[in-house]
Amino acid sequence: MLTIKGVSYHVSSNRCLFDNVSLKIDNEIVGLSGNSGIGKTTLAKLIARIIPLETGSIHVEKSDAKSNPIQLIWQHPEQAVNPKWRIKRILLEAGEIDSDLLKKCGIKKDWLTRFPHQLSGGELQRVCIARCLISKPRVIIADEITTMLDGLSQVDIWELLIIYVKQNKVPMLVISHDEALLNRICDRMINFQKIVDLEKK
Ligand SMILES: Nc1ncnc2c1ncn2[C@@H]1O[C@H](COP(=O)(O)OP(=O)(O)OP(=O)(O)O)[C@@H](O)[C@H]1O
Repeated sequence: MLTIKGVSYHVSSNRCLFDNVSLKIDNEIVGLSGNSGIGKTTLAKLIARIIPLETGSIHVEKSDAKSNPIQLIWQHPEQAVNPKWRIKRILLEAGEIDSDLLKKCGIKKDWLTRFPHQLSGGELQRVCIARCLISKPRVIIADEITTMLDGLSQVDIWELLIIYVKQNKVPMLVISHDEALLNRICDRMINFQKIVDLEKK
């Protein structure tokens, strides 16, 4: 379970993006929707500790200290990898490479010796998704992760992530503007707009 309590974020001294947000995500797939600019990605980065918490707390149940319990996969894979590392090293940093998993992610063997700039955006995103699963996360946050993949690849990737989270009882937060996708894969939806508006009242 992921528990978020009383989290706020200011983008400047006089602009509060959101205030006192609290959420509980059980072992379920939760969709997070809301207008562009409302703060969904910022919340994702706070949860993944990419930006430091100002207030409140974020707790993951059953996490051990060996790996980062919270993995954020986001919409810009080229910003999520070291451009000077070959794909094999990028994957090895997360854990042991499982060739069956790579196959399921649609990763070809010859990509392993390439640098990130030698893959397309969609190919690199598959690498980021494989890296996330290799690290055996206790929470997954997926922020617009399949927008750069074709329809068939999207189905494969979501199937893989859903199998992982259901088998391992891992909460997954899915951020997307694609309502059809959210309705198809999520157990429950959270409208971030409503939460932000409620706290501002
Ligand atoms: N460090 C920062 N300094 C100034 N403004 C920031 C900073 N980080 C985020 N913002 C602003 O905060 C707002 C929320 O950004 P965020 O990316 O979280 O929105 P979002 O809901 O994910 O939007 P989208 O759906 O378009 O991806 C935006 O207006 C953005 O410009």
